[in-house]
Amino acid sequence: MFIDLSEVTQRLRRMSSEELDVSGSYQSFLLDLIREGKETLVVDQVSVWLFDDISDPKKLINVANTQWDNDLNADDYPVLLCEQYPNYFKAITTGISIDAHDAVTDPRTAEFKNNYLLPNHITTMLDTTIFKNGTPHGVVCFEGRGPLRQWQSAEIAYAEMVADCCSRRLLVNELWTLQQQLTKLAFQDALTGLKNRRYLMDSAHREISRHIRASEPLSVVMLDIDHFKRINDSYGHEIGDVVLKEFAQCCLQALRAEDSLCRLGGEEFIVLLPSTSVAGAQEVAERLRISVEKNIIETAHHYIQVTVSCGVANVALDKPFSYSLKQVDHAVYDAKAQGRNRVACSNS
Ligand SMILES: Nc1nc2c(ncn2[C@@H]2O[C@H](COP(=O)(O)OP(=O)(O)OP(=O)(O)O)[C@@H](O)[C@H]2O)c(=O)[nH]1
Repeated sequence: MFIDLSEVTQRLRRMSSEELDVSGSYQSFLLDLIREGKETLVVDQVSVWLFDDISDPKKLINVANTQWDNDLNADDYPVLLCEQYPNYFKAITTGISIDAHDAVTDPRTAEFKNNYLLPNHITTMLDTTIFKNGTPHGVVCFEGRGPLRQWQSAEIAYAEMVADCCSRRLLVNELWTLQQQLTKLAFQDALTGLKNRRYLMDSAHREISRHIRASEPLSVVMLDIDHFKRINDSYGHEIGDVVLKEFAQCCLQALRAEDSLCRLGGEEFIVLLPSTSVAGAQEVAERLRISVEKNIIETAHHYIQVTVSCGVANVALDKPFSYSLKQVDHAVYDAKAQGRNRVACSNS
């Protein structure tokens, strides 16, 4: 059989040079790629398999298959154990393509004879290695039924290019995941897992314009744990950290999902309350204050109770958010001055 591959090879090379759209799933990208591979090489089935652990592979996981009607859940991916097919695994890890024109007798694929090839009438296979950082990471399997097939060098080159496209997509996917994680970390407070100050300033900006458009009030509550220094001084900094984490959880439980709680720094926290008047925000702050007071924090050797002073302010929609932050900070100052464990409202 002779297939002119120059055009498809061109298309694959162009495709491989394009910006990858990572918004779709990795599996759907692979499926598109191998469906095209199946048509191009006129085979009956194409599948992609990845090693579980590139540095110490124990099994191959089938992550995409042209036989599947729908995306499979990762938990349902079929697997091949390396120890059951030692010759095949050895062949893959050399990185050299397996052009098994007669898969039943080829020493690299004969291990599959009884439990896979014969029952599924697979006669011929072409397997090309997927690399990651120069190390074999998986394999793309082209399988045919019917007459045996002598694989042409252009067909092998094409199949290798499909595997290289998988490699590239894998790499881009990892970079993208890493980037997502970094973005998440940049906006997250490492200790409590809450959003941080950077996130607050960013989201306040967006919330202000949204509330201007909707002509709705936006309020802010600042929470400052009372005498927190004493906690550190009495029990140590580590217990202080536990108290901060427990405090954050306690507040989260007392808030609606749309109210975002952020850690401003130290023992200071902020809640932005969308579509909420100052009176509403005062109620929320009072609820938070009571929840914190009632929450007994259990540590290895101590039961710790803390209280919190809260300031409440209406966010001035015509001013930068830093202005409202100052207002609410003054309100907290008032609450502290009046004896702590209370809510004070900004008078502007
Ligand atoms: N454990 C721990 N302590 C922190 C962290 N960030 C800030 N602190 C401590 O929080 C304490 C804040 O103390 P102050 O600003 O004096 O306030 P306070 O003791 O809470 O007193 P009032 O606010 O006046 O009620 C300081 O001792 C800081 O070292 C943190 O991430 N972990």
